[in-house]
Amino acid sequence: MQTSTAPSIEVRGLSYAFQDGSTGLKDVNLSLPAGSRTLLIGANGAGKTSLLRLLSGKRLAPTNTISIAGVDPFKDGLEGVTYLGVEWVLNSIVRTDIDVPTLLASVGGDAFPERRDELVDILDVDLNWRMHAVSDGERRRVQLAMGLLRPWQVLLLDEITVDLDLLSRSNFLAFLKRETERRLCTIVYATHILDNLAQWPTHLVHMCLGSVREWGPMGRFHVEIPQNAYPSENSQLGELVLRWLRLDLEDRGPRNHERPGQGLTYANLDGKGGYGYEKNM
Ligand SMILES: Nc1ncnc2c1ncn2[C@@H]1O[C@H](COP(=O)(O)OP(=O)(O)OP(=O)(O)O)[C@@H](O)[C@H]1O
Repeated sequence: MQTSTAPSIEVRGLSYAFQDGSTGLKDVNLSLPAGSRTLLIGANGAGKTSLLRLLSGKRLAPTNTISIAGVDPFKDGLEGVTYLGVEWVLNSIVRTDIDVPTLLASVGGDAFPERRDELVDILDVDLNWRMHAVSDGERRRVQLAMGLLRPWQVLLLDEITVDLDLLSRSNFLAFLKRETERRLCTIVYATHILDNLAQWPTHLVHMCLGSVREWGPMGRFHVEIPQNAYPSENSQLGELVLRWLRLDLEDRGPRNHERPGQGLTYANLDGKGGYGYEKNM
């Protein structure tokens, strides 16, 4: 998939069930414009990874539910779509005694020398590092340089910046923003970390229990900071997300609670750190 315009991402009535029959996604509908930077927000288990994996083709979506740049990526190939998620992060090659230039060359660094040098600079990568002898954050920076090296058109990012220090993360996010401004490309980023993100997204998607609760351009979302909040305690984005997650939790209810009609429940902690079983008559 190579297009002459930045690719939009359209999702229409996308539902997905896991092999065990449980529901992964329920009737997801989205229309993310070309060149947008979308933050995917939701509690643990909300369905963010499931959606990103379907968009990336890692999981097979029902036909005609996903269209990227106007084409069904499952019919016409997924060239230009980069997904950086957990599996990629766990790739063991980046833990072996190997040098950084060799790794960057292995993913096409020599074909894109300017991008390679820019990423090495932005991610503050030392070309003398050997990968078995670097910190987690240093390893992650090399991985990000590798993953972003080829000029993707759609980037699907499943939170993989957790071990970056604040400055590296900020530089990385600024780089991604510049990418969407100077090239034809579109980004969807699932994250729980909202530091330095207030000015970054063009769109928000809020997911809960496999569904999209609300989505749209940033301008649609406005939230008042509570009067008793310390002024710099949370950004407006942080307050919005906190409110969403609290409402989601209220809707979902507590886990392991007593369910009508069930004989046994192990809802109640016995107060001594153990689980007390209770007969429910
Ligand atoms: N292979 C699977 N089979 C059955 N259920 C699964 C499978 N993978 C994930 N799930 C369930 O699907 C739901 C959504 O998972 P998903 O990984 O998409 O959530 P998430 O929003 O990315 O969460 P997190 O923020 O914790 O990464 C969870 O309740 C999870 O337990």
